[in-house]
Amino acid sequence: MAVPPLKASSFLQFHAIRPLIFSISILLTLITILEALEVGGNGENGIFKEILRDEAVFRLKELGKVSDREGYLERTFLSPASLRAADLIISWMQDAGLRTWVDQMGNIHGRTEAITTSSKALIIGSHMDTVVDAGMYDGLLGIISAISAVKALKISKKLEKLQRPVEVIAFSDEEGIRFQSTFLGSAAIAGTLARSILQVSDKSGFTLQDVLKENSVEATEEILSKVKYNSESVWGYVEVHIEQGPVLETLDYPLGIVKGIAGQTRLKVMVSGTQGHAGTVPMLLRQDPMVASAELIVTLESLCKYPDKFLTIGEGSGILQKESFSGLVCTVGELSCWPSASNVIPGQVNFTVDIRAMDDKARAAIVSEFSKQISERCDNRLVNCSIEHKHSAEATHCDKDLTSQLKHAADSAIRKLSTHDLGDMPVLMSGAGHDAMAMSKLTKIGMLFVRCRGGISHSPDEFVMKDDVWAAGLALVHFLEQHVVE
Ligand SMILES: NC(=O)NC(NC(N)=O)C(=O)[O-]
Ligand SMILES: [Mn+2]
Ligand SMILES: [Mn+2]
Repeated sequence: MAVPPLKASSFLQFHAIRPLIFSISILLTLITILEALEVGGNGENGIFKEILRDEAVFRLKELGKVSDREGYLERTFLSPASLRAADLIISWMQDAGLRTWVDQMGNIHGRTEAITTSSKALIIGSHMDTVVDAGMYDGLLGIISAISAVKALKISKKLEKLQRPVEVIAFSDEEGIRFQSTFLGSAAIAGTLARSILQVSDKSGFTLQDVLKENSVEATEEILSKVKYNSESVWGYVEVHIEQGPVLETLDYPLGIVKGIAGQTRLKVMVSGTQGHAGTVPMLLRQDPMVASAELIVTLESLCKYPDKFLTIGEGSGILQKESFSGLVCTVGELSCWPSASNVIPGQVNFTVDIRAMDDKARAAIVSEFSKQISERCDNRLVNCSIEHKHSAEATHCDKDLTSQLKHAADSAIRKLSTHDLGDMPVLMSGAGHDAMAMSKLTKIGMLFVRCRGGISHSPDEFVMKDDVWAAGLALVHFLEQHVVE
């Protein structure tokens, strides 16, 4: 449809108010320049409020709306929403002056080179996938803060003075929701993916190879090996992540240093019995997998609450000490049954098990004891039980030197933004897993935690105050500036 030409009257009106329009546009330009100066902050006000806080929060909210589901946030490995989110992340990486590409495992890379090409790269990243009914900060805060920090360096003309390449990576799958085999993206880069991973299938029966093929990646072991980075080309890995716990809020501190990450085991327990009529099979003749599963789940809870009731714990060589079980947590997050009808004794019940501990030997002892309990209790109930080991990651310790550099940067960021002395920065262990666990197989790692309200995570109630988003971004700016040659 042709656009009707301006009518004479409105054209004249336009001319009458033209001086006003001109002065408004001058004023707006001035404001933008002043904001850019404020944002650029080359002087003492190098705090980049508009970029590290306002724009970062805006982008987090934007990504928080990109979901595969109506009404709640879910964005799993290479799903349609993940592809839409990738477009946004790529555009923001390019806005920050980064060269971007997507690798064969769906990881998004944004890289800027150094003044000396031979240097080893500093990688900063986190994951772009989410759990089901997720919060908008888990994973994404680490990606957005990294991009914003690079943008701040670009504005302050320091990006071209880096002594080492800096690469931001948005990993495609950390939560492992789709294939129950977490760290798909970061493990591919670290080169630790199991060969069999391509044949793992999701709930719809699609294998990882099918899903990659659907995204025009002919995934073979040989092609996946191209995703792997050479450890000689990487200086270190840093990840900013929400704490997902209450410690920083309790201590009223915006940031915290991560000392290490708990090891984790994921199992799938399959219980099969005799399917039957709810009204006619006498209780004593039932081989009911639902009740067997209930008993196993309650047993798992007792084992993880009171391990000393099941295991020999205490003094003496070869005996696990009580403190080895610190941070021990066990969760059954998924349960499915067949045929799932109210008047049918199920024939099959499957449930997931997530076991974590700071000490790998303690975790192994719990896994072994639970396997024993499963075998005994299923025999007693005349049901068949089997266990599939889906995932295991060792407890991981952060590199001391990298961590102290990261702490120094975070301390200086907090001093810039806080009106009073907050005291020493808290040092925490992480019960949650992170891509840093996978990346620790490739290079040294450091992690920075950000306070989140109530310690809530894996929930739509997950929340980070915008000034804490700001502090996280500024900490990364100060950390990157440690790698700038003045
Ligand atoms: N930061 C996380 O939420 N990570 C989650 N994902 C893995 N892989 O651990 C988890 O369950 O802890
Ligand atoms: Mn998570
Ligand atoms: Mn996470």
